[in-house]
Amino acid sequence: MSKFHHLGVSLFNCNKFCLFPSNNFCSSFTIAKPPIKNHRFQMGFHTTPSHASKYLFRQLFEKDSSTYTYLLADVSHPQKPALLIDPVDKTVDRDVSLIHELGLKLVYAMNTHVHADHVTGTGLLKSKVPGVKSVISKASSAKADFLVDSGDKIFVGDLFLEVRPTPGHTAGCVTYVTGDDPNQLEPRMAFTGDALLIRGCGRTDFQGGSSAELYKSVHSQIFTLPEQTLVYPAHDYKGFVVSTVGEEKQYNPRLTKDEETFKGIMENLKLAYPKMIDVAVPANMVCGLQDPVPTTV
Ligand SMILES: N[C@@H](CCC(=O)N[C@@H](CSS)C(=O)NCC(=O)O)C(=O)O
Repeated sequence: MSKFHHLGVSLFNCNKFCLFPSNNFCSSFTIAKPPIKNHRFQMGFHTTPSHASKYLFRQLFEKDSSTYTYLLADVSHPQKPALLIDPVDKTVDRDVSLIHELGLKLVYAMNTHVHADHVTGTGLLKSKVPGVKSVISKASSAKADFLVDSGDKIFVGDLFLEVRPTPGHTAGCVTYVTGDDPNQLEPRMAFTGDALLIRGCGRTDFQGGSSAELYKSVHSQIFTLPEQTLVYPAHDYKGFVVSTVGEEKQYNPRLTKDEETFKGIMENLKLAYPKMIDVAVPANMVCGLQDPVPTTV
């Protein structure tokens, strides 16, 4: 672990880098409640994970690029800090309204990678919601407020995501995985970007893609997670919403194969180039818009 990102942790108490040097929110970070057995609520989850009443989760969809955006928040924290994973520019107003209606404070707009098929909503979010910080991997070579690396943890309140490098679709792809501490969600959730799709995976024919790397990434960084870990990809083209590590290890038609067969499959996908690639990649290298003029919601 090289860095921690804590919402509301005083700089006096945190010698790692922190976003909000503030006052009295340390207890929400330092006091870890034990798991609440047999105490489960449905609250925007597809399953009923433990701590579902403490944390909020929503899966959102952008239909033109078939992109999933994920909203996570610690609603037990006084400020209800929240993050968005893979927001899309076209659906930023929807996302901002939802965040507003739920009384959340958006802290991070994160990307799993530099997308080729749509423009990220990160820059627009920074312009519409004061204080929002963009996050992407250092390996992406993109510009953002925070560049994360393997093992980093991104906190909103008590909730945290670990960064796992999963290159192969692009050189800078990461998977964000909820923590495995007792006060985290159980089962864990893996936001796999385009590394692992449900019964599929990201293409490897541009942006530093490599089928050998992708095979290694998925097997070493995702398939080693507990089998019940929920898999939430950045896209779905078949109508799926969620899978599990166990399911993908058993049924993924590409990644269950040996490496040589996998490489052959990836070489023969014959997919058309994403329509927006020439616009999207340069825009996403600066997370949509790096230094917008702040406005209020
Ligand atoms: N038709 C879409 C692009 C579809 C596509 O290529 N999707 C990518 C992820 S977004 S770069 C992919 O990896 N697909 C894998 C697959 O097996 O479908 C467009 O024109 O934007």
